[in-house]
Amino acid sequence: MTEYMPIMMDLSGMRVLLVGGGKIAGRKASQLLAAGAELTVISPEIGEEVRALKQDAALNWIAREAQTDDVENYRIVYAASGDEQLNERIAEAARRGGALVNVSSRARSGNFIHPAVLRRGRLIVAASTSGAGPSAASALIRELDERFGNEYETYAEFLYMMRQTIRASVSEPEVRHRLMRKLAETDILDHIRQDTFVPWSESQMAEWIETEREE
Ligand SMILES: C[C@@]1(CC(=O)O)C2=NC(=C\c3[nH]c(c(CCC(=O)O)c3CC(=O)O)Cc3[nH]c(c(CC(=O)O)c3CCC(=O)O)/C=C3\N/C(=C\2)[C@@H](CCC(=O)O)[C@]3(C)CC(=O)O)/[C@H]1CCC(=O)O
Ligand SMILES: NC(=O)c1ccc[n+]([C@@H]2O[C@H](COP(=O)([O-])OP(=O)(O)OC[C@H]3O[C@@H](n4cnc5c(N)ncnc54)[C@H](O)[C@@H]3O)[C@@H](O)[C@H]2O)c1
Repeated sequence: MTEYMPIMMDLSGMRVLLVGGGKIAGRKASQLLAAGAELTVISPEIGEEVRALKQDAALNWIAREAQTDDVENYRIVYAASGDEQLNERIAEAARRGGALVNVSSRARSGNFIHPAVLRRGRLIVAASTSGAGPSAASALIRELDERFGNEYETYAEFLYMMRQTIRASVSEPEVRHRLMRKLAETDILDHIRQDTFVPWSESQMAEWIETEREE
């Protein structure tokens, strides 16, 4: 069994090649553009999903069939055409060139795959079956969708603000760690759920840090 390494990637400004322009390519293109990638799509036709994204300046469509030497100069490649044999050839060329490649038609032909994802602002929950059953991963995420509401977006934003403030105002590593631990134990999430949470002002944040910094 492949032991996949889950990672979170910042794709801003990265050049990415997407082979294929159908439904699956549309799903990938939308996620890639949202993550800031500079995307080149090579496909003789594009479906409505990719067409709708084409106004985005970061998407460049080359209207022709893809070939293996297209992968040169890309370090991230998606083989998502409807031609499975082409996807295999693209994958092999990309791997040979040392690129990261995702293959929509066959998990094992690539060297990375995508999990199903739930997003609440900065909070991201991902689930993968390592290629065993993508629909089961989606079903699990739908269950979590009901369990984790929008309060987590506010909560993650609160944690972000507090962490920035702690990092800027506390220099001792052990005090920072203590504060971050205490931060994870507050009842802020309950307040957000009960709609009684008011975002903290800078002086409230400073006051909390001052009172909680000692053991
Ligand atoms: C989770 C999700 C994320 C995403 O795509 O972003 C995702 N597939 C989703 C949905 C989905 N995929 C398929 C169906 C139809 C029902 C079915 O066949 O089960 C549905 C349902 C639907 O579309 O609703 C069919 C399918 N998928 C793959 C193959 C080929 C193979 O099995 O090798 C085939 C057969 C193709 C065929 O034979 O025609 C391969 C992959 N699909 C993966 C991810 C990766 C493994 C992740 C994992 O195992 O956890 C991997 C390896 C490649 C990759 O990285 O893309 C996304 C949920 C989106 C969401 O949550 O909304
Ligand atoms: N990863 C997943 O979640 C998932 C889900 C369903 C299907 N699939 C697989 O993903 C692949 C794509 O599925 P889809 O639903 O997007 O298919 P689709 O039929 O909607 O799109 C196929 C696209 O490939 C393009 N194409 C065909 N020949 C090409 C070539 N020589 N060069 C470049 N582009 C070419 C077509 O123009 C079209 O845009 C299929 O192999 C399918 O088995 C994956």
